Amino acid sequence: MTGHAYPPAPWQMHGSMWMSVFKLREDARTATGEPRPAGTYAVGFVSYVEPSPLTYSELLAARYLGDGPRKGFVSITDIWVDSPASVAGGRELWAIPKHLCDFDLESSFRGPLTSTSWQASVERTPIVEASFTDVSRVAPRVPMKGKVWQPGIDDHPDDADIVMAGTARALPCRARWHFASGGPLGFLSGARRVGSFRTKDFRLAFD
Ligand SMILES: CC(=O)CC(=O)O
Repeated sequence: MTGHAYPPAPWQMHGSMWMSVFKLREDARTATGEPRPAGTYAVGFVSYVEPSPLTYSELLAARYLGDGPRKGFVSITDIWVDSPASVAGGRELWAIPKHLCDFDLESSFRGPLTSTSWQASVERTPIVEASFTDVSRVAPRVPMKGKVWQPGIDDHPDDADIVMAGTARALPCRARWHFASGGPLGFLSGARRVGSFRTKDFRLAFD
């Protein structure tokens, strides 16, 4: 157990997400030797803001589970947040293997354009930096849904299913990523980016 209090499920979350989809052609390993199979990975930064029951920043990588028995699901392979309560709730409610890290976020605005840069680091060692340009402020609000499957972990030994459902304003965006070589997401350095989008003002229930 992690010892930090957190809200009960479902979490009614509000915020913004900057995400790119990458194709990893060959099986890889993280810097600590954990396997990361070839496939399609969504990698993104999320800012959860008021009136979410917890507010924090997040970096995650999630692998699409393909056309097998878990068609339509993704599984989060790597995830960091800057909230101990979110680490505890993510791990104990849904087997999401969250760790802590530090974030820097800067945004600027020109007309309909938003430019955003993110950095994430653990104990001052960079994990990744990324920058985005988007016009999602003018996007219409549309339904958004996602399904996540997580294998059990020490804090939640059973496998877990999570459904995210709500609405958001989302449009494709321009993105640039730099994964620190030798860092925990260094295995994505050679992956091919196939698309990016910014999701603004989402309202999502996680259950
Ligand atoms: C339900 C959650 O744990 C949301 C997130 O931080 O990914």
